[in-house]
Amino acid sequence: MLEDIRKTKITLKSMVRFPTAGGKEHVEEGKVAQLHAFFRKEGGAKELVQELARRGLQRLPPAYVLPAFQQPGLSHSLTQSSSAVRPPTVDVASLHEAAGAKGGSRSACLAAVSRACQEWGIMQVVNHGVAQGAIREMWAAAQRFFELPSEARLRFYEADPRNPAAVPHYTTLGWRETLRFRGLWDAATNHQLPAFCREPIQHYQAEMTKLALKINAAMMESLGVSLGNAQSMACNVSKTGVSIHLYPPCPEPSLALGVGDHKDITSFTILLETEQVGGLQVLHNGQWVNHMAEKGALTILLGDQMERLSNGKYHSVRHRVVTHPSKSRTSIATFFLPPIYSKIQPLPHLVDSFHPPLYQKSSIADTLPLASNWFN
Ligand SMILES: O=C(O)CCC(=O)C(=O)O
Ligand SMILES: [Fe+2]
Repeated sequence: MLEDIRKTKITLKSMVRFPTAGGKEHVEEGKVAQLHAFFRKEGGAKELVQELARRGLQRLPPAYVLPAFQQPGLSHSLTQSSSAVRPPTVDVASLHEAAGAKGGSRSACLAAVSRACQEWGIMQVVNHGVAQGAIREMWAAAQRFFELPSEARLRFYEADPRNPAAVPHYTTLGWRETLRFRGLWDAATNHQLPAFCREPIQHYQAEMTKLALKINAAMMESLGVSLGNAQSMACNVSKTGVSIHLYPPCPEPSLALGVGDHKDITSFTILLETEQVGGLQVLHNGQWVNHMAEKGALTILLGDQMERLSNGKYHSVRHRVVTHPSKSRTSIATFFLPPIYSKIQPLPHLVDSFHPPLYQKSSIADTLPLASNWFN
């Protein structure tokens, strides 16, 4: 009997991973064909999203119009006053102290991290210790890239601009352009980027990795893993990739999304974004809540692997990006994952007769082959 209950829970959990229309994935082959054609126009695409936005269109091109059940609607427009409910901010200064340093501020920080991971699955972190120079260089490179002529940008885009790593079942185009870099910096992978982006991204990724190791250790410790073991769980963040998104102004924001509703398959994602524009929304207690990063803050989004390890105590947050009618937004998402063939299961001390395992032992490659191809 208990076995049956456990099995049912596992099935339900794995079935609700992604939103679907009436339990059925929404696939419109016509739109996929449309977007492929769009990217394969002779002589290169003349109509990337940025160019469409510059043309001052009144109506959204059909390839970007979401099915009605996925449209954000007017109430989610960024021009509306935003809700008083906001994702939490956590000061992580104490995480930079020497490992094992005892002190009230570290335990207060771990408690705040734990609360944010349980209640929200998102937090913004301040005093994160990331070198400002690395952030400035990265912004400058991103801006220079998006200012290139469309034919030059297109050389670095993939044929299918939907992000299989993030939104495997979406077929409508997101109102965005994305430059992606898979894996860790090395000579074999740097051709994925224009030359002027290579050093900035290398520095930025190194800084993000230092922070990710500290955040990961804090999350593990807050889940009751002893400090030595928490550090040895660095494999949670051993794989990485970066997406640099540009969301230009959108003629009909209520009909489109920059990125559709999804959860990241990561352990967690660290996001840097244009200040004071907003766009990222998270599902919290059944409501879409706007997130607006404070000046100098970074945002941490919890992903599926942390949810699995914590046996559902921490949750992978559903999120999406809405667009703005007149402002452009850039975001830089750095994804951290375990090796894609590593089998992840709930931490043993979080499983007992009162807390049966809610997740099977499985790897990213087992659960989302499409996404794992991208990161491999
Ligand atoms: O741009 C953002 O704020 C979020 C992007 C995102 O969710 C992703 O790349 O997975
Ligand atoms: Fe995401």
